[in-house]
Amino acid sequence: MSDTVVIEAQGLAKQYGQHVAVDGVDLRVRAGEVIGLLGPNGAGKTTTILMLLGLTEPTRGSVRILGKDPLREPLELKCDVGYLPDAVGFYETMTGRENLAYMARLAAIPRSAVEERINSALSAVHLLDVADRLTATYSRGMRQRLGIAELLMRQCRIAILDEPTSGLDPQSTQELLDLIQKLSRSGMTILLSSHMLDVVQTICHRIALFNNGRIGFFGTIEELAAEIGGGTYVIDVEADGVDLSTLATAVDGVKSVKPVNGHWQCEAVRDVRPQLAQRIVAAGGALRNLDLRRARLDEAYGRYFGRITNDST
Ligand SMILES: Nc1ncnc2c1ncn2[C@@H]1O[C@H](COP(=O)(O)OP(=O)(O)OP(=O)(O)O)[C@@H](O)[C@H]1O
Repeated sequence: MSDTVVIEAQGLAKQYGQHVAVDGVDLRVRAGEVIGLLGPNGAGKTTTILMLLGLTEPTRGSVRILGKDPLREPLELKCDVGYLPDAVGFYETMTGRENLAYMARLAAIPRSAVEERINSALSAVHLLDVADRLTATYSRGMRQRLGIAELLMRQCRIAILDEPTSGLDPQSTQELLDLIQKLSRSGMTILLSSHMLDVVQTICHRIALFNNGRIGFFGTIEELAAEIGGGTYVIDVEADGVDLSTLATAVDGVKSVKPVNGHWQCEAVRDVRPQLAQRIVAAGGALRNLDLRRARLDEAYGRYFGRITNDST
């Protein structure tokens, strides 16, 4: 990942009549980052994406993609930025390969390079075998992969993906996630809007939490966990003969302890397993298990939006 900022939005806002859809979004994304755009329905994610793509005009604020204004310099950005909507549209009466060839013409890819680029993109998304079938016969997962093939063929530097895994079965989801990670490793910057928190946790470096048209939080999942008062580390403890609710809170670094499904769940700012084990044994308890894991996005997300709801009531 480099320090070069490739996506920059400042004070971005969009109003539809009296309705404020986006209300002052600031965003700075570095080259090679995978950013998850999250938030409840209607929070403003898609409208923000449309403004970043230059497909809708902001009411206020500015956007720079690779240093250019997408609304005023769309042709300069056409090759560099790819968009994968949740339902990718293809010409059903054309094969996968013909669809890509058509898009290659639109993207003005040099004729001499087209065949090699199409084959290499189809191979990367594992569609070479079915490339000569009509896309009308493709499953949803295959269509999404063909959409990724288009981004690869065009050699986009930035990809914006809107709910790419919605409606996919677990295996197709995994295949698509592997592909997205491959794109990221190849240096592509990716913005991904999704309600699937496990997907976002798996592949995103940072997350932007949208709420009421604004980004309320932008950072890593660990930073989110810390901001909402929890710990970056979660330690699941199984121990008999001790009350961990008092014992564990005395350990330096522990932020909270609660009973969950027959065991104790401790949140801490660092790995405090040795200190916890020591205390349990010293108190005469029988330690059966200590499991360390990173903070989970679904937990942090639930708590973040729970707090917002509580604050507003
Ligand atoms: N063309 C439009 N005309 C009027 N209102 C709109 C238009 N597009 C979006 N909105 C409104 O703007 C708000 C933000 O919508 P947006 O689609 O950006 O949210 P979102 O976060 O992408 O939601 P979802 O998770 O459901 O996709 C919503 O209240 C929506 O109804």
